[in-house]
Amino acid sequence: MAAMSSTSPGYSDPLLHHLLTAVAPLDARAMQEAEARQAQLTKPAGALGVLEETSVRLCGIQRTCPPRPLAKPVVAVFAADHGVHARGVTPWPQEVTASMIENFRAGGAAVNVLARQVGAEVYVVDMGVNADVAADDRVLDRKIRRGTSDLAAGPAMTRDEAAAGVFLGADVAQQLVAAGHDCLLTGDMGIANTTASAALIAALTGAEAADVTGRGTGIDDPTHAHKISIVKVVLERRPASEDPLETLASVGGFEHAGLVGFVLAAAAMGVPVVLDGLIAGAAALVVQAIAPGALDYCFAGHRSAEPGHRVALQHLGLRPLVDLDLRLGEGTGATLAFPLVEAAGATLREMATFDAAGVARK
Ligand SMILES: Cc1cc2ncn([C@H]3O[C@H](COP(=O)(O)O)[C@@H](O)[C@H]3O)c2cc1C
Ligand SMILES: O=C(O)c1cccnc1
Repeated sequence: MAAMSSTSPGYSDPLLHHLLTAVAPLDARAMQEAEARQAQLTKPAGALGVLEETSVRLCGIQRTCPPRPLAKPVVAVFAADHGVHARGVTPWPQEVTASMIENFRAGGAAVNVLARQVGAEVYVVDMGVNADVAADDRVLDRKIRRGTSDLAAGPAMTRDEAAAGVFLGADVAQQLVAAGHDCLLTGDMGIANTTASAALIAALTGAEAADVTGRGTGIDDPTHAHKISIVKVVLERRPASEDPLETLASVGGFEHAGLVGFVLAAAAMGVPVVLDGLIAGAAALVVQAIAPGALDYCFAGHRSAEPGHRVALQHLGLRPLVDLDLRLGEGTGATLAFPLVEAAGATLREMATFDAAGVARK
């Protein structure tokens, strides 16, 4: 990936506008063909359940039936730190964000192991880690600032920073697709980011703080109660806004901003996305608010054990492919689910039809 630039391009509103308007509706003809083909395959109608809808949508995304194999998946782990960490919403020190990046680099994190299982590459994108992170061909420097401001006290970032994050995330997607990746999997790393995710989910769905604030990496009852009270404070101090980018800036994180752009750009390029858990779900709600059609390009990899993720998925109207009580992030759920998306496409490509196999219909 020597071609991937290590410098940050500038941001301008027309570019973001272009990104939003570039998302095309799914190809209806390819989807009709896929539905017709599913009906001819040697199985009772509907018997492959969610795989059938997945295969049809894959055709709509790729604008062809049957869909091409997803041969080069990639996980992008968007990493950043959070000013709200200082409020004691997580027991883990902030340094863990940076040290986990070294773990990703060395290939020792859960997402690295799962990615090797499914043949996916892993990239880390430093969107705003509060430490010096060495860039290399797998760890990309897109740092906006060393951690957001404390979202309980005021906006986490400026609107320009949020927009820059969206554009940087879009740029990463563009470069990965230019390098031949044909399915983008979302990942995240950022100590305290389940608090920002809960705030974003509440702000964008109208849910109560208590219904979207979970235990993150694992916190005791008093810390959980405190975390809920912090999310309440965030929601009370946040001025009501119709502008999703303003909401993102106010209560989100740099990794959320990057993920928003990543998903939007993938949709604009006609490339499928497999979403991970809570953090991706929060980012996807921002995507839904600014370009709802982009969600058609997204598969919900899994449903996390975090209560906020359930709320987010419901609001997004996405059905998770797996539900294994994961609560880790990093892209682990998306990576585990990726083979199911590919398997769905393979049924359309490889299954025999009743006519070809000489199987009698009912
Ligand atoms: C060792 C370790 C590895 C992780 N990998 C992902 N996360 C996950 O947990 C963090 C968010 O949880 P909270 O909001 O409770 O701090 C994020 O970094 C997320 O990616 C991890 C967390 C830890 C501690
Ligand atoms: O479910 C998730 O996505 C999650 C849960 C805890 C910590 N980080 C991510």
